[in-house]
Amino acid sequence: MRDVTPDTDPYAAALTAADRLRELAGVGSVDVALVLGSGWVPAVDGIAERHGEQVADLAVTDLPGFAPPAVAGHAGRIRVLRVGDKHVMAFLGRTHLYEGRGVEAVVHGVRTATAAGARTVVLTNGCGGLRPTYRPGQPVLIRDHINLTATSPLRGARFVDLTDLYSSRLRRLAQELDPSLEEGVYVQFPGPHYETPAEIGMVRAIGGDLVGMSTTLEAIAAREAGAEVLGISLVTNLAAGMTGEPLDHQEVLAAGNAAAGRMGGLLGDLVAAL
Ligand SMILES: O=P(O)(O)O[C@@H]1C[C@H](O)[C@@H](CO)O1
Ligand SMILES: Nc1nc2[nH]cnc2c(=O)[nH]1
Repeated sequence: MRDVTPDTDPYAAALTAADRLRELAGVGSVDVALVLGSGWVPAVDGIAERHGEQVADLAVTDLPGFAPPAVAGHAGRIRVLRVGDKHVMAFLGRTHLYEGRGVEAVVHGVRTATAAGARTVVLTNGCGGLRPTYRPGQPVLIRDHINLTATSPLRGARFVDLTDLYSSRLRRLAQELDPSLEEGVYVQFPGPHYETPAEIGMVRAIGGDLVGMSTTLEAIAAREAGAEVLGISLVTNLAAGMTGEPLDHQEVLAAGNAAAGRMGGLLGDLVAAL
């Protein structure tokens, strides 16, 4: 039988990975998927400490179709946590489009989690901020996105509606938990290079508030699977050209580490309230 991989049959590959997850984690299903992006991985400990218990801790490569981590700060692990009456499948890192493994590989995690039962998908990322009032370490709820990758995880006549893609219900819930949370429009570039100041001027002109290299394709795949999506960006730096300083991935990770305690509390409160 032809080997089932995200490239050859992404939906079958997700079902196969979901079966393996249930077997290795010893759970019948998961309820929530949580993707932890650059700078967010240290926050995962805060969730278990405050609100739950760890059920399993796997390498992503223990599941079929997943690639090992390729970016600093992305641990390449999956933790299954029990928070209240829910099982949370937390991805400690992700695969990025710029890693060159194809768009199917980018969304394999979200497809696996929804195939394993997740009806809520929380996507986090580290990003550049365009508003001068933004501070590194500030979380911003994603209200909507602009996908500048020129691609989609969907193939064929899958005309999926994307209105209210970032659930207004979940955004209201998050803002009830933390009224200081602002909302913004997230713009995904292909990467891996950062933007030029001129490109940031373009993003401003088209209504973007946040720039990153992930999240939008995962959100589309989650919506196709019928999940409710919440996106939270951590502003790790002001966008290119705004401070005159060069951009650096280590700065991104440092901002995430500094915010890990607060972000763990926010995510824990959020998951407990779902
Ligand atoms: O996984 P995310 O989108 O959080 O990672 C961001 C975007 C790039 O991968 C990296 C650049 O510093 O951080
Ligand atoms: N595209 C992009 N991704 C980021 N991730 C963290 N900071 C940035 C940024 O300034 N631009």
